Amino acid sequence: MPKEHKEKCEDAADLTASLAKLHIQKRQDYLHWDDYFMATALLSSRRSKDPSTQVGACIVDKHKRIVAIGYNGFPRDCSDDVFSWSKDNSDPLENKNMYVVHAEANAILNSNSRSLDGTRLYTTLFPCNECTKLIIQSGIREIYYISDKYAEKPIYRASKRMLDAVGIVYQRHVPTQKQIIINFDDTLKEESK
Ligand SMILES: Nc1ccn([C@H]2C[C@H](O)[C@@H](COP(=O)(O)O)O2)c(=O)n1
Ligand SMILES: [Zn+2]
Repeated sequence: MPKEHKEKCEDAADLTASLAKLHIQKRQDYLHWDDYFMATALLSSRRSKDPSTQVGACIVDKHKRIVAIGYNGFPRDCSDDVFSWSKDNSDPLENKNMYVVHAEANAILNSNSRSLDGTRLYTTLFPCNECTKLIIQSGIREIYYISDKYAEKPIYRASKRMLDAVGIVYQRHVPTQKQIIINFDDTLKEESK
């Protein structure tokens, strides 16, 4: 190979190597979509005042846009300090299940009458039969959940019977990372960089 041609090849190789160094690759530890949506549901559950079970739900459309979130709580203006969070009181009127709006129902209501046709629900707890009726009627077509701790209860077996009957897909979400730490200080520290 003529000397000048060889030098040009070496220069080209050096240039390619230099350009490669300038090309900044994306970060690899970003939050994947399903973890992102389930983490949003989990974060929402942190708003729940239920001392026993905190549930969060997040509804996502086919363009991966979050259209609504919700958590379990008493209806608007029914004070958490007046209504009881009991679950085994002998007086049924003193039990929370008479009053609590479930997380999935709140998410559907929080969508503010926007069409939920073809959307996906991420919920930290498998939907009960009452929420399943709302899920079906609202047009939600897929469900991701974390816990199904009441699976053997007739209420939850009824949920699965309805979901199977209408072909709504439900599957347990297996997180790709065990935990996500949200530390407000981290963002503050960036400010001082
Ligand atoms: N799919 C569900 C199931 C239950 N909830 C709410 C209702 C209560 O506030 C709580 C369950 O309480 P526990 O019976 O475990 O003491 O979770 C919901 O939002 N969504
Ligand atoms: Zn429910």
